[in-house]
Amino acid sequence: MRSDSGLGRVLVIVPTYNEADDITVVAGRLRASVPEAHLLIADDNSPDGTGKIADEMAESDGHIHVMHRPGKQGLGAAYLAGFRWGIQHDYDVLVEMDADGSHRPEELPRLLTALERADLVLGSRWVTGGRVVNWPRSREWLSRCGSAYSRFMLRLPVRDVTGGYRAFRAGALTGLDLDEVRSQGYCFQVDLARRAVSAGFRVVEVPITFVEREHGVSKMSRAIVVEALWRVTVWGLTSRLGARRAG
Ligand SMILES: Nc1nc2c(ncn2[C@@H]2O[C@H](COP(=O)(O)OP(=O)(O)O[C@H]3O[C@H](CO)[C@@H](O)[C@H](O)[C@@H]3O)[C@@H](O)[C@H]2O)c(=O)[nH]1
Repeated sequence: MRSDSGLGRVLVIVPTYNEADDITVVAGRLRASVPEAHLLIADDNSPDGTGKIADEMAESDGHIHVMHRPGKQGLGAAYLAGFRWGIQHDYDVLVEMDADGSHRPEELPRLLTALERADLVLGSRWVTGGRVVNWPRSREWLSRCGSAYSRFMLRLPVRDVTGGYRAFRAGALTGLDLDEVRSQGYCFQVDLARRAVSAGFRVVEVPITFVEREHGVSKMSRAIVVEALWRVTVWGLTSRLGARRAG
């Protein structure tokens, strides 16, 4: 049950909303890549039956677990529920991974190796060696700008602030007050990064290749972009004001 790396028990949390075309393949690739890891699929009652497919996989594989949630509540809420489940079940490492194959399970061993000298490993598209494949130029631009803006506003010493392929030491994550996290969409990733940095986590970035999904659609929406923009702006201005008052 313990990982070969000596890190302890590894749980990979995969949030799903309408990922019926991909979840079986991604779960199979993950099981082949890191056989000792467990997988938690956190499904928001996907209309396309992803939850049922996940149940069928869990019935035949003791390493696969399913969390059924009542409806679409956002990526952040699904991850928070997954983290709590993982911490309750005594996992030592909690991994975030998309269900659509964008985050290649074959790269997870490299993230886990890097975690041996870190509390948080960020799979990074924007460090040397990292890249994106088949992303529309407009989406790459949005993501690069989102990371750059977040880095600047929050003074974060990492390149890929919005990415969602990450490995945490559970012991470090329990030091963050997850009950305070309100971010729902993709800015959840920025929120956790800023909390980790300000809590003094050892953060390491590892280059990854992010491959655009071949099936299904991105759940990125205008509301997700707006939430990220206003939350990052408010966090940035609040911390600058606080620093000015203290100084
Ligand atoms: N349970 C649940 N899962 C969700 C929800 N919204 C999205 N997901 C799941 O979250 C994962 C990522 O969603 P995508 O819609 O595939 O993301 P993307 O557009 O490819 O975005 C990627 O880039 C973002 C910005 O850099 C990243 O923040 C994100 O993690 C991801 O890597 C997928 O597994 C998707 O099913 C939700 O409301 N509920």
